[in-house]
This record gives sequence, C-alpha cells and structure tokens, in this order.
Amino acid sequence: METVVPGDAPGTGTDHDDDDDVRAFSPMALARIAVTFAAGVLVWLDVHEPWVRLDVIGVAGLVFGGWPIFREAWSSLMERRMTMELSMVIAIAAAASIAEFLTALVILVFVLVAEELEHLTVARGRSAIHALTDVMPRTARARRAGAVVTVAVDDLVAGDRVLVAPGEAIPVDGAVVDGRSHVDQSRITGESMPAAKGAGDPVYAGSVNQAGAIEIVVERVGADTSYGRIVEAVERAGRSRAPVHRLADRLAGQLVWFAFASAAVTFLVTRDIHDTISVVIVAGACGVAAGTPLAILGGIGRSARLGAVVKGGLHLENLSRVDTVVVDKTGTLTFGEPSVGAVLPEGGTDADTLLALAAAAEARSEHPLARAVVRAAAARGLAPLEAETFDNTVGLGIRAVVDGRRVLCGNRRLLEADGVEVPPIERDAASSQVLVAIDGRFAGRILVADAVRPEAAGAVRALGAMGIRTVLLTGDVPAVAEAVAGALGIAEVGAEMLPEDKLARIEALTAAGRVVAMVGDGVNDAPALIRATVGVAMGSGTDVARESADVLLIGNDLARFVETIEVARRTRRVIMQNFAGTLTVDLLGIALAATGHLDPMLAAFVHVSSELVFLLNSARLLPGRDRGAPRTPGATYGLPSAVRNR
Ligand SMILES: Nc1ncnc2c1ncn2[C@@H]1O[C@H](COP(=O)(O)OP(=O)(O)OP(=O)(O)O)[C@@H](O)[C@H]1O
Ligand SMILES: [Zn+2]
Repeated sequence: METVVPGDAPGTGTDHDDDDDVRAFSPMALARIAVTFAAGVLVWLDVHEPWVRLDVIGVAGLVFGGWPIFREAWSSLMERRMTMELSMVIAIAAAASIAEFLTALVILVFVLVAEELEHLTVARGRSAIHALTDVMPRTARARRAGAVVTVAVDDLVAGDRVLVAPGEAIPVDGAVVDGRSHVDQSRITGESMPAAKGAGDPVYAGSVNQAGAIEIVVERVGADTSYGRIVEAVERAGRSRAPVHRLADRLAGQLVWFAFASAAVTFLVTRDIHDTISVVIVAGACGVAAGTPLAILGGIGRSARLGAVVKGGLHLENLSRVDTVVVDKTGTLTFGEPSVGAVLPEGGTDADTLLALAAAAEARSEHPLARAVVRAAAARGLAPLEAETFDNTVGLGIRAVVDGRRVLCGNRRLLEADGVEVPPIERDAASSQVLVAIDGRFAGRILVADAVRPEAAGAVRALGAMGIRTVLLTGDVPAVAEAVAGALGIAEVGAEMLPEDKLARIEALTAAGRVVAMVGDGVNDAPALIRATVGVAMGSGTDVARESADVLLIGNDLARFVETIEVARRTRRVIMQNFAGTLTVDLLGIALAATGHLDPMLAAFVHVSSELVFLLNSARLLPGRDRGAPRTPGATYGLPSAVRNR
C-alpha cells in the first residue's frame, strides 16, 4: 500500500526499496495490526467508556496502529506529493471526525495487512534472486598447515588448496591440481554435459563435482568468481528501473489524484461523507506500483535460470518487443571452434611452411579462424615462429612480418588491398578459407570448417513461430553464408559484411521501425550490438562483445535465448494485465462508491484484495526453487588415497 508517486525518493518512511530483509512478518507490524484489530472489536462491542466526548479506545487504536502511515502521509504532505498513504490517512481522519471509529479502524487494519503482505511478496522476489547465490557453498575443506580443516569460503585466499568430494559444489574459481572427475558446470557455461577435469583444468564456483574427488588451487573467491559476477549482474539488473516502471509509478500517482478528485465531486454532489470516504479508499494502485518491479525482478530471475543475464529491466522490456533477430555466423550459429580441414599451398610453397607462417601471423589474433590455424600448426608439431610485426584489420585479416617475410592471412579483400593477385578460388560451401600471401604473392589457402550448433535450427524455427524474423549477417563469403542459412531455414542473408556494414544494416532495420535484437560474439559484432535495440552476446564471445551487450547468454544456447524472449513477453503481459485490471477495478469501484453502492469497509476490502491479486499475478513470474541444488560440503566424504595421503 506504500505508494509510489513519480519521484518517489528512496529512504523515506517505511520504504521497502532497499531493505533486503527477507524475514517473515515483523513483530512491530503484527503488534500494530493486533492492536488496531482489538480496538476495532472493542469499539464494535461498544464497551462503556467514561468520557462522553472522546472515544479513547478508537483514538488510541488509530494512533498506535497507524503511526508509520501517518508519518509517511505527513512527509508526503510536507513534500506536497499525493501518495496512497496520504489519501488513506485523509479517509481515516474523515471517518474519525464524524466519530465513525469502527470504520476508521477497519480501514486501517486493511491498510496495515496489505502493506505487510506487499512487503512479504516483494521480499520473496528478492529472496528468489538471492536464491541464485544459494548454490555457492559457504564452507570448504582446505589444506592448512598439513591438515584438512573446514573453513568459511570467505576466508579462502588465492593459492589455498581446497578438497572437493563427489557431489559437492565447487566453492571457488580455480584449477585442478590433483584427482580427476567430471564437473557439471551448466550454471556457468551452459554446457549440458559434465566436463572432464584433470590436473591443470579450470573449474568454476557454483559448478557441481560429479564422480571423482579433486583438489583445486584457489584463484578467485566470492564476488570475483565467474558465477559471482553473474549473480551481481542479475542483482544490479533487479534494482534498475525500466521505463514501464516509471509508467507504472505515473499511473499509480494519477490514480490517487483521480480518486481524490472523484471524492471531491462526490462530496459536492451527494454531501454524503460515507460515499466520499469510500471513493477515496476504493482506488488501489499497488498492483501496478509494486507489481511492476516485482514482475521485472521475476522476469530477470527467470532469465538468469535459463542462463541469460539480462543487464537491466529496460532490456527485458525491449526484448519483449523484439520482432527481428539478427545473428552472426561464426561463434553464434556455429560453435566458433573450427578446425583446419586442408592446407592447400600454391606457387611452390610447401604446406608446412604455409601453415607455420600463417600460424605465426595469427598467433595474437583471437579470431576463431586464427585460433584454428594456430592449433593446427601445433598439432602438426611445427616449430613455432614469432611474428616481428602484427596488424589486425577487423573483418579482413592479419598483416604480419615473420622471419623477415611479409605474411597476409585473411580474405580476398585483404590480399587485393595490398596488391596481391588472387586467382579465382573454388568455393566449398562447407568451409571458410584463410587466404595466405607471402611477400606479395598468393601462397595458398587453409580450409577451416566449423560445426553448426545443434540447437540453432530449432531456435530459428521457434523464432519464426513467434512471428520473429531472423537475419544472418556474416563477414564470411556468400557461399558459406548461404549454406549455413539454407541449413537453418534463414531467408535473409548478408555476406562479406564488415563491422560497419553490420552496423549500417541494424540502423536500416531500426529506421524501418523494426525492434532488433542482435546476437553476436566477435569484435566485429560489437558496434552492431551497441546499436541494436537489444544486444545479445554469447558467453563464449570476446570480452568486447560481452561488454557491449545488454544480454549475456552464459550458456551460448540459442534455444535459451528464445525462451528468454518468451519470459520477457510473459513479463510484459503480466504487467499489462495488472495495468488493465487496476484501472478496471478502480474506475468501477469509484463509480460504485460515488453512487452509494460501497460502504467504506467494503471499499477497503476491494482495494486490498484487488491489489493482492495483482501482486500475486506478478509473483507468478518469480523463478521457483532450484531443483539441482547440490549438497553443501563440510561433511567428510571418503576420498581416494591419492588425495588423502598428501
Ligand atoms: N584473423 C583472421 N585470420 C584470417 N582471416 C580473417 C581474420 N579476421 C578476419 N578474417 C577474414 O575476414 C572475414 C570476416 O571476418 P569477420 O570476423 O568479420 O567475420 P566472420 O568471422 O567470418 O563471421 P561472422 O561475421 O559470422 O562472425 C573472415 O571470414 C575471414 O575471411
Ligand atoms: Zn494500496
């Protein structure tokens, strides 16, 4: 009942915006409700009071029970803001002034109960978000001075060694130093299959150790871990304000004013103080005022469960309106972990030299093609060469000097820009190609194939079913782009697109009135991610992409992205239902009250119960408890002797 008016400053009155208190009922609030209720009963029973001119029980009940609300109303008055508290207090005072103490007390009980229930619902929303952190163990078994002791995770520092038994959650980010196991890290990376871990492999806090016992060396603890950062982003998002939130506040404020104006008219016309009080009381706005942020919190929490970190309420709102999804190919539709299929030298260079020079040139690039070339050279056991100079042109490729030779690795455009004559090239739709020139002469090409993500086709189909158009924009050549698009059922394709071309296409789409989500992973996608209505980065993507994005897909799973759009749409639907419902109930209620069909107590009941329905409607969005929550460590599990005897 604690509304809510534009410019509502945090920290005023019994403001609930900042307390993370997830307690059940507060004892003081309960006491106020009980006292007010008791006073109501006494007044109703008409217990004898010695003072004729003053109803002491009624006044005392009102003052004690309503104290926090009076205080808030007073501060609203001082700030010249019309709030729900103020209007309620005016109604209560009006009832009391005509000695209708029973009415005043009953209204107050309703107000107090509603306020408390609202607190509880909102607290549950907060705790649902906090529940994300519950998977992080609070204690760990660490090696200290030759013994294994249970310590608080917060007391761990980098370099500590921690033992993790089968079935336990991993408490920190670190690396395995002993033992082997499989680890379910779906919560962090989204991979659904447990990953094999042995000495030297990284492990992440919040993932769950499966079969074997492992010992890990601590690298990062708490909020610094990958999972800690995810939780932090979600919590920050939960606190941010979406435009629809401001709209809700405005609507709530206007409803209070409207009820007030209607009450004034009612009094002028009917001269009936009861009906006037009913009019003030019947219009509730908490369903929109508190229900909107609660719904957004629920939507963001639910998305986080799907592995999508939505960085703010604004982005969730935008996501609900998306009608066009632009994707890039490498790393988004494909795994972005391509492998070299063939090395095809030309003009007298031999394959190993070609690959070795290319690998040296590509060594410092984070492009998936570059990494594939480097891996292939290492796999063939070629002696690593060092590039003397290195120049990366996004969307074209690499210019480097290796062993005194000028090496170009990239596409036709790069080579031709440097005056290299590139012969006609046979295109194989299944592979991308890295063209290589040495000292200004075309020296051959390296075929690199990347696997399409298995969920991509289903995701594109699901988007289509939701009425969303999918567009593929890639830096790769048309043959490869069209092959991938064809396999996935994407009709609209742009190939050989430089980063600025992708950007221009996004701008053209938004200029045409489309609401565009751009999904990408690379440095070349960053400008488009920023310009799109919603930028979505793959979790495995480059840092630039992850920073530029509004939504981060931790699990790289496009199917989860589609589900996130559904969550966003549902959130929007719930908010709109609350808007429409509140308006209907309030307008109807005011009309009934003004025409003498609602007495004040019934009006209070209508106000409170309708609000509660809308709050609960929002609460439906809150994610449920995590099913796969692991057991916490601390108990002693049997460790294999390899780990125990160290
Ligand atoms: N480091 C590199 N090594 C070799 N070729 C490169 C490199 N960087 C870019 N290229 C060439 O430039 C083209 C465009 O690169 P860009 O990174 O813009 O897109 P992409 O990786 O092909 O695909 P997508 O746009 O779908 O991610 C690549 O297809 C490749 O031919
Ligand atoms: Zn209310």
